[in-house]
Amino acid sequence: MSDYTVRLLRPDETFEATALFHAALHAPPPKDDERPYLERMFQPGRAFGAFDTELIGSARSFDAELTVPGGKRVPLGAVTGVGVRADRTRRGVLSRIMHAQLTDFAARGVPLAGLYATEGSIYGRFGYGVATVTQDFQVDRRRALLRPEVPASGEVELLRMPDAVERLAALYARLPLTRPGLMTRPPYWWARFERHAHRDDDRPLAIIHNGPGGPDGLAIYNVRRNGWRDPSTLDVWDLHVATPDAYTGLWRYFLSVDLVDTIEAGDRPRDEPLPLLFTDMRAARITRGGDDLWLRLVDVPAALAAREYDGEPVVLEVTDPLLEANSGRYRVGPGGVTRTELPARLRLGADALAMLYLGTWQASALVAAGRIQAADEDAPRLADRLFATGGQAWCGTHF
Ligand SMILES: CC(=O)SCCNC(=O)CCNC(=O)[C@H](O)C(C)(C)COP(=O)(O)OP(=O)(O)OC[C@H]1O[C@@H](n2cnc3c(N)ncnc32)[C@H](O)[C@@H]1OP(=O)(O)O
Repeated sequence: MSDYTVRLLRPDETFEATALFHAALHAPPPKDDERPYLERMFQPGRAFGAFDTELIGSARSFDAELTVPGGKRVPLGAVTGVGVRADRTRRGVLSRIMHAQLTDFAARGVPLAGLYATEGSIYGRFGYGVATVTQDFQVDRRRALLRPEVPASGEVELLRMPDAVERLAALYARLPLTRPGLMTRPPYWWARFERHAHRDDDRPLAIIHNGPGGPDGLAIYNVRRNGWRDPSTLDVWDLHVATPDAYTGLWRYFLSVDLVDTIEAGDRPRDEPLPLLFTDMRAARITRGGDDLWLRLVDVPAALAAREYDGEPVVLEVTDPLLEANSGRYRVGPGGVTRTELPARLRLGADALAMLYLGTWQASALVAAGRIQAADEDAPRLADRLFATGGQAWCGTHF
């Protein structure tokens, strides 16, 4: 099937595009009273649709910024709402939309694109790779006793929804966001959250931690409980802090909420110290690990130059058939990033480069798995050092 066109969506097509996306995810259709939220969720000029007689596929994005190793914030096209109508899949519709979207990012000088993937097998072919990873915790509330030395300072304040959104957004915008992988949350992101908060079935609650210097942490959660005798679960959806005291303060609060048996905190950073807070570390179980943010280097030289490096320079040869201007050899080192004709020590595609970029995966692991080709024995070790960050990258902003 080649008889379809791909173009930018008009503002009056956002509801139809959302309905298509929901149908692709097997989710109930959007409700009519959600239109005002949808209008605020769609950034104008950032949604693509494929049409034959009607809309058959779409993807959108919004403009954000991502922290890269060294602390710079780099423009990020945050891709979401990807769906193709069930009777039009596997005919190249998504491929055409992805091509249009990536070409548009490149033309507008956006160095990075990112997304959260429903399935792990979709986006590698478009040059995206898993750039951050997470873990889920399950806490047995009654067994989780805080150790006596766990700091206790500040106060937790329960906000009223949905009026809380403005305060949450202002607080999030003031967080330092120094960890690689963290991203800004523009109004398009908060509009999506407001829409969730508006739904009767979800009922998220929001809290902030007020420390000695003012608000320094936020969390969003809800409590799931069926019958009045049934066990209930407090689900932590979102938790971002500026200080360790805000972190322990928010956990002190979760542990104090009555009528809760289990606390689940999903998609947390791999280095989160939660079990260390408890007299019995087994009170917090890690139940799952998984991929978090998928990244795509849209402008390879600009993205590589934006982050910091340590150790000796290495020449990488990147192959990128989708954005051919990226293909070539780069000398990457603490002194900068330059195109070069020197022989390559590592050869890789855009997806593997994205996996290296925030330091989540080691070059030597990617070489061992056959995802990067090394010209000599020393190259993987040198690249391990070059891309290492000394910490765990994490995004934690689902979109
Ligand atoms: C960022 C987000 O929004 S994540 C949400 C993603 N959306 C969903 O998961 C909703 C349900 N799925 C869908 O709507 C569609 O199946 C999509 C969007 C994932 C794929 O759309 P399609 O138009 O079928 O993709 P397209 O035909 O361009 O496929 C391109 C290639 O990817 C492969 N592919 C596409 N989807 C998948 C998949 N889910 N699993 C494995 N391979 C896939 C195709 O087989 C094809 O391979 P080929 O080039 O070797 O032939």
